[in-house]
Amino acid sequence: MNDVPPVPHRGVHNCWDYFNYLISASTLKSQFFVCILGPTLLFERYFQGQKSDKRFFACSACRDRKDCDFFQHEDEKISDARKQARHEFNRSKQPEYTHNEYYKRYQSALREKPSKRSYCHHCNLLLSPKETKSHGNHRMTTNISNEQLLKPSFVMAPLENKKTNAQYLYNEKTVEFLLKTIQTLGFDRVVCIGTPRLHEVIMSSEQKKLDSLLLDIDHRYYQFYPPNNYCRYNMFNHHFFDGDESEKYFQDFLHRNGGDGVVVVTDPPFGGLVEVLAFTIKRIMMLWHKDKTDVCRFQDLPVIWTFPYFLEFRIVKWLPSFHMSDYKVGYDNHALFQCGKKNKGTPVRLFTNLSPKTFVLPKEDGYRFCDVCDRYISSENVHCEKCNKCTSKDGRRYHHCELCNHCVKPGREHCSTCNRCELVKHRCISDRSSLGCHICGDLTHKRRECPQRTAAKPGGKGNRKRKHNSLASDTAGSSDTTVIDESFKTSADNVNCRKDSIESTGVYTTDNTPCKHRRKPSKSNKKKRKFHKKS
Ligand SMILES: C[S@@+](CC[C@H](N)C(=O)[O-])C[C@H]1O[C@@H](n2cnc3c(N)ncnc32)[C@H](O)[C@@H]1O
Ligand SMILES: [Zn+2]
Ligand SMILES: [Zn+2]
Ligand SMILES: [Zn+2]
Ligand SMILES: [Zn+2]
Ligand SMILES: [Zn+2]
Repeated sequence: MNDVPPVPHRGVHNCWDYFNYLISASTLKSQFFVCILGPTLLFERYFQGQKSDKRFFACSACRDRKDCDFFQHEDEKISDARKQARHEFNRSKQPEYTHNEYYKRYQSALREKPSKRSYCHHCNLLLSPKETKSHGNHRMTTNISNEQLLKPSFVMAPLENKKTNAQYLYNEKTVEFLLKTIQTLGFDRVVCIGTPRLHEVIMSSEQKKLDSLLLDIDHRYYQFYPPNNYCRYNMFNHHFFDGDESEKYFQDFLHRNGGDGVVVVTDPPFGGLVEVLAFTIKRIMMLWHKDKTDVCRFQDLPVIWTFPYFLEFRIVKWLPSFHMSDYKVGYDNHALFQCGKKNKGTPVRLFTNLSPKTFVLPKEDGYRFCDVCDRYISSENVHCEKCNKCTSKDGRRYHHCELCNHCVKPGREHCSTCNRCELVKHRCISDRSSLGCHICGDLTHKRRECPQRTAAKPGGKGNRKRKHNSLASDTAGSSDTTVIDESFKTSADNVNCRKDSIESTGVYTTDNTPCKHRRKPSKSNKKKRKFHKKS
């Protein structure tokens, strides 16, 4: 890990619009900033576009303080006793057994008849016949077939904690599509980051055409795969829970055959910060580039990243060699992420640096090739002569508006008051005074960003008053702008991303695509807003 450039200092805008982050190299260096999920990240709150005075460390992966409540101001002095207590606490929260001990359970289960095999959902354990009795009241799956043992995602209940772990599993069609693409493009192995279902299909295939290494935070997989096929891993901080030994399996896998033939397929939780995930992907790309073979020198590590279409702007901003494919990713256990329903269908797409021309989408599902765009597109997508591209993003047919001079979503019509296309039933800008600032009436900002508001300045009384648990509950001080540190761009250059496409801006405003991750206001915030309305 030493030769990987440190995580740069950078502020990133977060899509929940309530706080901003800054990631620090020091987080990876000091064991005292480690929580149960590895090194923490250094966060920074922004207020009216300016940094506030206090930066703090918090968990890289948990967005709910119930799951991990690590909190420490950057400059806080920690006593030795507290450091020790924290260390012990972190240890106590790790899985009960070692990877080898867990994996022995699988080997024993294989030797038993299916009728003697069971899995306890309460303890998350494969059980031997002797152990079963002591789990009497626990929810169990019994009579586990060989096929189920090979496909653990059909035995274990998916983790559905939306804030931390949301385990949405690809449906069969999507897995088949990914496999076909991987094989057609001639890859011989896959690094599956957070894609256990793809991994299990590869691992259980009789033809053994592909090899796979799963990197996932869910420790339950210890039982089903040996250390050379599964590493417990946190992709928000590139942390291998089982240290160097485990990381070596990953490195060997990545560099096998001089780096030739490997592809990364990832499907991180959608609540994850794009910037942090993009940084991890760049990091892995850089590791791969260290192989000085021709394969690694003249191209990038191929990656397929599953994420919602409305985050395209931010993904492509950080990974400019990536494009969004029209392929609609389907899931088994998410009602909204199904294809072909009456609603808009799944919003989840694949982002990849594989050439759009070679990323062939299945004809039988209506996808076709657009000669002008030089890529495969969905059946609803039509080429707009005026925009000179296939413009649909959300899987519906867009239409061109002459006045806006670009294509717009269906159901929108041009409104001369708003001077842009809007839903037919919308509130025109002139009726929207309540949407602007309650203090000065300006529509371009909210009360909290009003220059005339003096009560809470960065580092001022209003800010200091906030308790530290405001990490997850305070929207009042956040702004929409973010400073991107130069060092991130430097690391981007290192991974061979085209220099011309790397953003030169130091400050950016977020995309205006609707954010699906906005939190419900907490009770205290609701109260605050009521109070503001009255005043
Ligand atoms: C949205 S699911 C994707 C599952 C995938 N569609 C499949 O069917 O194989 C997210 C996956 O990432 C894993 N995960 C969640 N947080 C993670 C983290 N911080 N680092 C690595 N993996 C994580 C979850 O355990 C889960 O397997
Ligand atoms: Zn049990
Ligand atoms: Zn086109
Ligand atoms: Zn158009
Ligand atoms: Zn218009
Ligand atoms: Zn209007």
